[in-house]
Amino acid sequence: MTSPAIDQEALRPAFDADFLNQLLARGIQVIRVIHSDLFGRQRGKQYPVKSLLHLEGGVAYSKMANAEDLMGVPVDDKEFPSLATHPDLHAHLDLQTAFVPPWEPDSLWVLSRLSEHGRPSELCPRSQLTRANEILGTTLGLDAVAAGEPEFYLFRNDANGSSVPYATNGVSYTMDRITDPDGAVGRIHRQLIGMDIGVTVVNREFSPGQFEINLMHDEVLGAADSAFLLKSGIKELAILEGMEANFMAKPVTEEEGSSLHVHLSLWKGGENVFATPEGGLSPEALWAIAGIQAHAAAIMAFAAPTVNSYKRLSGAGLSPRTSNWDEDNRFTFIRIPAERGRATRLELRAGDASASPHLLMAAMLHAAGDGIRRGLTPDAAGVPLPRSLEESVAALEKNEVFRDGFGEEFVGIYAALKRREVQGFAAAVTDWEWNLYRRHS
Ligand SMILES: NC(=O)CC[C@H](N)C(=O)O
Repeated sequence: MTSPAIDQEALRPAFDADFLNQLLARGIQVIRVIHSDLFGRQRGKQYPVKSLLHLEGGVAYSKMANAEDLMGVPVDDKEFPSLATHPDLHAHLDLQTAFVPPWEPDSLWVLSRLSEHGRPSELCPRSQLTRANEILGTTLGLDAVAAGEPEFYLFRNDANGSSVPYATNGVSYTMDRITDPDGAVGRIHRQLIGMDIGVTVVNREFSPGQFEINLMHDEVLGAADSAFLLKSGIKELAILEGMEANFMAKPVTEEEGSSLHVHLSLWKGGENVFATPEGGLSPEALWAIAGIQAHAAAIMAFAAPTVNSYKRLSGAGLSPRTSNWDEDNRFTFIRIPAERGRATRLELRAGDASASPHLLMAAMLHAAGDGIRRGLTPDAAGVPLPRSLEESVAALEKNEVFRDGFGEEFVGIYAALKRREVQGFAAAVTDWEWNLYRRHS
């Protein structure tokens, strides 16, 4: 894989002949129209570049495809009248998100938003985040800035065909050949930088084969888009390296889980409202922290969205178990990093790598906004977080702020899909049970 010098800045996207000619001159042959599903996975369609002008009208999908579980099985349409006729969703291309992935230099990737009868669809995570940020804007005059930090494992097949971590040795905060034996992570990082989505540092995390790649902060939709594209870029590049990128919360029993930490600050008129001139935390920062604490259980339905997520939150490692907060403390649910001034921000440490960055950030904005509107007081100790997906989903369904913010249709469909996961796991006989009980019962 080579990384051609692509000047993403030089792209002047528009549905016109000029842009088409620019694309043709660069040798672009196809346009991949992308959206996120409810689980933060990349979905989309690929078109010949010559379709650019026709794409202005949007791309049609069956709505049912965005109401599917992780295996692709849709919700029961009898439970959801809005799905009964299997209507269409339309994806509208956000051309300003267009970029050329360095490992596919003849392809243009463009993010889209899903609408339904001309209105944003509740089943579109990007539209959900836009709506959450708009609510902050209209009710409080605030704008959110965020950054996501996904961790992940790389696995490959050993000589017997079993999936094993890419590295077996090394220590955290390294990028040498012990950590990255074939140089694959170094190559993947270079390609990701070329996506121009604000990729910064890569390093090994606490377990062999586990890495973290960070992103620059950005306005909140850009930040979630980058985290989403980073995850899908890592997955594609890992496949090109003959490996599998794993974004499970807890893929290996004995090793660390993988997080998706989210940093958040709120801004008004170009100023960070979390900061104070004295270098402390503003009332808005404290209210926002309290709002996130108040809605912690429902946030977990997005931060820890799988059955597996709760194994990461077992108390081992630097993952939270209660909705506590503290300054400069990596064991808490909300950490306030030491930087102050314009860099004053909170970090939610509950999210795991399987989270949809868009939905998690939307949930944080609804919760922070509620805390600010009600002037809530944070509680350093917090309360225990849900111990299972079942509890988190029940908390989401009961949460009036989230039902209002995300919409009844979304909450109903999301909860139904997640409950299916809960039921599937409850009925499955695991290796752990087999190993323990076959001899000891
Ligand atoms: N670097 C870190 O903070 C480690 C986070 C840890 N892997 C988690 O899952 O929460």
